Amino acid sequence: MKTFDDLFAELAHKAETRPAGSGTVAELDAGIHAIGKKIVEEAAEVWMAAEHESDEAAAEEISQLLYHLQVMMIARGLRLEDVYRYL
Ligand SMILES: N=c1c2ncn([C@@H]3O[C@H](COP(=O)(O)OP(=O)(O)OP(=O)(O)O)[C@@H](O)[C@H]3O)c2ncn1[C@@H]1O[C@H](COP(=O)(O)O)[C@@H](O)[C@H]1O
Repeated sequence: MKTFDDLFAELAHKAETRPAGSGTVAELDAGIHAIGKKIVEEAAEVWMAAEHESDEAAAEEISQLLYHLQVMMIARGLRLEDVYRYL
């Protein structure tokens, strides 16, 4: 099963190698403003799923929010350690 750190390594590699068809590359190219909008959208979906939907639906929405947060980290050039130091 993929972990948070595994996904970050995968996304960082995609950002570096820019494979064709990567949604991550497309999202990075869209820029900070567009990524921020995705984060807000996914955060709302997490809230709604947690309040009104199944555990599975809530978990899926949370995974998508984590994904977009990682894309934002990469867009800003932040590493996992930069965030972990505040946990
Ligand atoms: N974990 C994710 C992931 N979570 C969410 N998303 C994206 O976030 C969107 C959220 O889905 P929604 O249905 O909520 O949103 P939507 O409005 O229908 O989607 P859009 O029309 O906005 O694309 C998805 O369409 C994906 O584009 C993800 N995209 C990729 N990954 C993983 O990231 C890795 C790299 O992916 P690629 O860069 O695409 O190769 C792979 O391991 C993927 O599994």
